[in-house]
Amino acid sequence: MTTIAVLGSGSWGTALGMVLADNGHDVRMWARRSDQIEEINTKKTNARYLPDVILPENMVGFTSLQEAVHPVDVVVLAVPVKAIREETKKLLEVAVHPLTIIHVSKGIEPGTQKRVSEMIEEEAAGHSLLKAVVALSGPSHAEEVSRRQPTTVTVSSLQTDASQQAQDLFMNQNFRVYTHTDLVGVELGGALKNIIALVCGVTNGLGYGDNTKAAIMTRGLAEITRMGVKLGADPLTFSGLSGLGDLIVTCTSVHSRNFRAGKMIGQGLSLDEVLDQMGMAVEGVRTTQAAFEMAKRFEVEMPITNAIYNVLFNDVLPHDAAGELMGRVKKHEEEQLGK
Ligand SMILES: NC(=O)C1=CN([C@@H]2O[C@H](COP(=O)(O)OP(=O)(O)OC[C@H]3O[C@@H](n4cnc5c(N)ncnc54)[C@H](O)[C@@H]3O)[C@@H](O)[C@H]2O)C=CC1
Ligand SMILES: O=C(CO)COP(=O)(O)O
Repeated sequence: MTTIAVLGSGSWGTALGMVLADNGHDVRMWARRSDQIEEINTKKTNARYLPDVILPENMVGFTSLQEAVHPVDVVVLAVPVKAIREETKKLLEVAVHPLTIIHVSKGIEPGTQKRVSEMIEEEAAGHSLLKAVVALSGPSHAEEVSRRQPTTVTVSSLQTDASQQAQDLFMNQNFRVYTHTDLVGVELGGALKNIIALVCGVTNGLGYGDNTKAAIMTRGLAEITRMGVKLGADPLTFSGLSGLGDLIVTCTSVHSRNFRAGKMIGQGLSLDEVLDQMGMAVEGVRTTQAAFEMAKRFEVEMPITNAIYNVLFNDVLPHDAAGELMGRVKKHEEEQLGK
């Protein structure tokens, strides 16, 4: 039995806390909002994020980050990507033991184009209390994990023993965990598929059907792979759980925030209206900005990413963006990996 702190008590932090608690670990949940912590402790619910779910007794909430983290050497970091740097900094200020941070966030930072593990490493530079960073990714909506439905994920780290530790902590009958050595590929797959899910949502909102969705998913995977290979990832990683697996679930599930946000955009709502209505992390929006920058910087062709970038940030109408994509110059399909 291990004591583990989970920072961020939104949908994903709560569902993963439940997996750890089911495995007999003592789980210390932390959130910024004290009313949420009170609800976790008194009612054993987190109704805003996971309605109808009862939390295990060994999941306890803390309003003080210091208190939550004091006894632990493993932390699950489950906040939106925009909060990663700030929370890593705060965490390392109060840490007592050398920490393994298991991050579960999917995105890339605009401006720096850093992956989440790179952001954590940067914030911890010169700090002796960061032992290892692990990324946990894969096709896994919190709503289904919290109902203990069979789910598979991948963990990856530059330190193999840390990914094995994460595998051991999370693995159970309903939650199967694989290890993977390609940290770059695992993080990029999880981040970039959110862009493609947004686009699938947009096509749905426009009234297009399954042909269009299959086209976007397949050609989306091609551009994800192209960028991944440019950045040193193994192309095969993108056929695995954190690549194709997560792409499928995010582009086809009713639970996907990115898909739902995209659908509203396709129906004509503005980005601000959509983000207001969602009230939850829609990581694909900032990651579209980051990927657009990366495509320019590394001279990688990412036409679907460019199209959604123009819809989100340059007022191009979704219907017109679709027309531009379809009207591009003729190609060989084998060109997909830049051959
Ligand atoms: N919900 C899901 O099924 C899955 C989510 N993820 C990833 O997990 C990450 C978190 O997503 P969700 O839990 O879904 O989001 P959410 O919107 O359900 O919850 C986010 C939580 O982070 C907190 N938060 C926001 N800004 C913060 C800050 N500056 N400092 C501290 N806490 C802050 C919020 O109060 C909330 O408790 C995202 O990167 C997402 O892509 C990954 C796999 C599955
Ligand atoms: O990454 C996810 C499922 O694996 C969650 O996707 P959404 O953020 O689109 O809900």
